[in-house]
Amino acid sequence: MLVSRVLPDPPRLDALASSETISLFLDFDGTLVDLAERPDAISVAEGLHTRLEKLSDRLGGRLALVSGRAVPDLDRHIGQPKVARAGSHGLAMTMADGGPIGPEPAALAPDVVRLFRDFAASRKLLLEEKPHGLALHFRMAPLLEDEAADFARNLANEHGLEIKTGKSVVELVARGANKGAAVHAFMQLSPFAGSRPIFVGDDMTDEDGFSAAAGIGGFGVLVGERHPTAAAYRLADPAAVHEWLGL
Ligand SMILES: O=P(O)(O)OC[C@H]1O[C@H](O[C@H]2O[C@H](CO)[C@@H](O)[C@H](O)[C@H]2O)[C@H](O)[C@@H](O)[C@@H]1O
Repeated sequence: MLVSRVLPDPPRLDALASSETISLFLDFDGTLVDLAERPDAISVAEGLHTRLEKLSDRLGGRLALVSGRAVPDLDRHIGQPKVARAGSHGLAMTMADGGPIGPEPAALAPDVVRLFRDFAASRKLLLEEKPHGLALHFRMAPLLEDEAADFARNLANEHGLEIKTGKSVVELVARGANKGAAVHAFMQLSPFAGSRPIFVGDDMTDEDGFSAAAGIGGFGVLVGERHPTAAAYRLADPAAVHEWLGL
């Protein structure tokens, strides 16, 4: 359920982890790294790779990154940590050893890619081409938000796809791409099964993760501000997330 109220800080992570068996699901952009003007302009804290691996060890391997980025893109930015990962808004999942979970998702049809490229070029919008999706970024052209969203929505309807709306971005993805579905899938597997899930994220797409975690007896932690939200707790920004996680 989405609620509108002032959210408290989450309980201390070490207190939670010592009193019960928890799993952590962490969004990436806006949660582990500050947002930047462009997808490639993010600045990743030194040693994040190793610190995430140590956190995962402390949790018995029950740590997963759940991002809208594709897994290879995440790996390009943070190395290839021995941490479970879900990319492309949950469509593509790997265990900590890099082994894939489920079949490789399909790429979008070439016709759709071509139409997106043409639209982005005609409006001078940044197009991020991903293995399983297309993201139109309007952070540097905010006046084009509605036009970009309408274009993506119409194309999604015509081609049986769906859109994800995030911070200054609208993305076209296959139906079923959903961070909540990724949480449910991980929670069926060892070492996550039977634990209490906690999902930490900043964006609209993270609401599915918050709801999924809450539905399995856990909770969500919203990074930044949004009302309403399905999260139960809040942290101010990625720096506060790092502090809470003890990274
Ligand atoms: O689920 P996430 O890990 O939060 O990924 C969501 C999208 O993040 C990236 O875009 C966002 O971050 C960019 C860099 O800070 C920023 O320029 C953009 O405005 C944000 O929307 C990424 O580029 C997308 O592919 C992800 O889906």
